Amino acid sequence: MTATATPIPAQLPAEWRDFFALTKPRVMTLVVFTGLCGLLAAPGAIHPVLGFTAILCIALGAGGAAALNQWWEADIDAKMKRTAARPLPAGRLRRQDARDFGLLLSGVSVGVMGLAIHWLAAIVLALSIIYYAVIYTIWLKPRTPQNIVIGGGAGAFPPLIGWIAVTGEITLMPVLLFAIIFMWTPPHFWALALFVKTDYAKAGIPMMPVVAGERSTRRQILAYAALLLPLAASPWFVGGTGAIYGVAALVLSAVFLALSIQVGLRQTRPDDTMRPEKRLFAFSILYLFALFAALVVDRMVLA
Ligand code: HEM
Ligand SMILES: CC(C)=CCC/C(C)=C/CC/C(C)=C/COP(=O)(O)OP(=O)(O)O
Repeated sequence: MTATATPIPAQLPAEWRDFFALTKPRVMTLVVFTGLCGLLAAPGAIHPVLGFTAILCIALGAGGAAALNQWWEADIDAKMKRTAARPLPAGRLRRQDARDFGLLLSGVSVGVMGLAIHWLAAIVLALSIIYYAVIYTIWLKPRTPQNIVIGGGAGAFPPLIGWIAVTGEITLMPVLLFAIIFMWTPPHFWALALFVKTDYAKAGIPMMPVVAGERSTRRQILAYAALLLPLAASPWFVGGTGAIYGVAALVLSAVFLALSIQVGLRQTRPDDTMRPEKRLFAFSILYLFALFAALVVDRMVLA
C-alpha cells in the first residue's frame, strides 16, 4: 500500500485524518480481525460489551504502536517512495505529536484492558506494543536482515490477546495461533520486499533481499511457506478444532505454498514486473483473513 491509499474518512479535518493515518489503519484491519477471531474461537463466553472493549483495546494498542513506529522512523520514511507521503515525512504533523499520540493510545489501551478485562491480557498487550515499537522498530529493523523473522512476533500477539481476554489463561491453542502468524510473516513481508527492494536499499534498511540477495530471499520464502502448511493445520491435528478448519487450513496453505514455489524458484530480469511476488503478497493477506474466519466458523458449527 502507499500511504496515500490509506482509507481515511473524507469528512474528518486534516489533522484528525493524519492522526488516524498514524495508526496504519489498513494493516490494523487484519490485526483487529485476528484478535477478534482469537476472542470468538476461545472456549467459554465473554459479555459482548467486554468483548468489544477488548478488541477496541487491541486496536488502540496496535494503533499506538504504529504511531510510535512512525515517530521513530520519520527520517527513514522520508527516503522511501512507498512511505514518503505519510503525515510525518510530509510535514503535516509534528514528530512529538505523533510520539505523544502513540504513548497515549498505548497507555489507554493497556490500562483499560487491565481494569475492564484481564491483567494477563493487558500484560501481553503491553508486551506486543513494546515488541513492535521498541524491539522491532528501534532495535532489530535497522540492524539485521532477520528483523522481521524475530520482529514478526509483534503482529502474532492479537489472537493470543483475544483468547486470554475470554479465558484468562495461555494454553496450547492460542500459542499455535501465535506460531501460525509468526511463520506467515516472513513470506508475507519478503514477497513485498522483493518488489520494493530499491526503496529499502536507499533508506539503508538491511531487509533480506538487500543483504542476502534475491535468490536467498526466494528460497527462504519457500522454506517458511512449507513449514506453515503443517503448522496451520496443527490446531486440527491436536484436536483444538474440527475438520472445517483443518480442511480450510490445508487448502489455503497449499495455495500459499504453490504461489511461494512460483516465487521461490524464479529468476528475474531487471525489467520484470514481479507479478508472482505481488500475487503472493496479496494472497498472504487473503490467506490470513480466510484462515482465521475458518477458525471461527468451525467453532460456531461445533458449538
Ligand atoms: C514484522 C512484521 C510485518 C512487516 C514488516 C509487515 C510489513 C508490511 C508492509 C511494508 C506492508 C505494505 C503496506 C504499507 O505500506 O503499510 C504491509 C501490508 C499489510 N500487512 Fe504487513 N507486515 C508485517 C506483519 C503483518 C501482520 C502481523 C499483519 C496482520 C496480522 C499484517 C497485515 C498487513 C495487511 C492487511 C497489509 C495490507 C495493507 C494494505 O491494504 O495496503 N502485516 N505489511
Ligand atoms: C497489538 C499490537 C501492538 C500489534 C502489533 C501490530 C503489528 C501488525 C505489528 C507488526 C507489523 C507491521 C505493521 C509491520 C510494518 O512494518 P514496518 O513498520 O517496518 O513497515 P513500514 O516500512 O511500512 O513502516
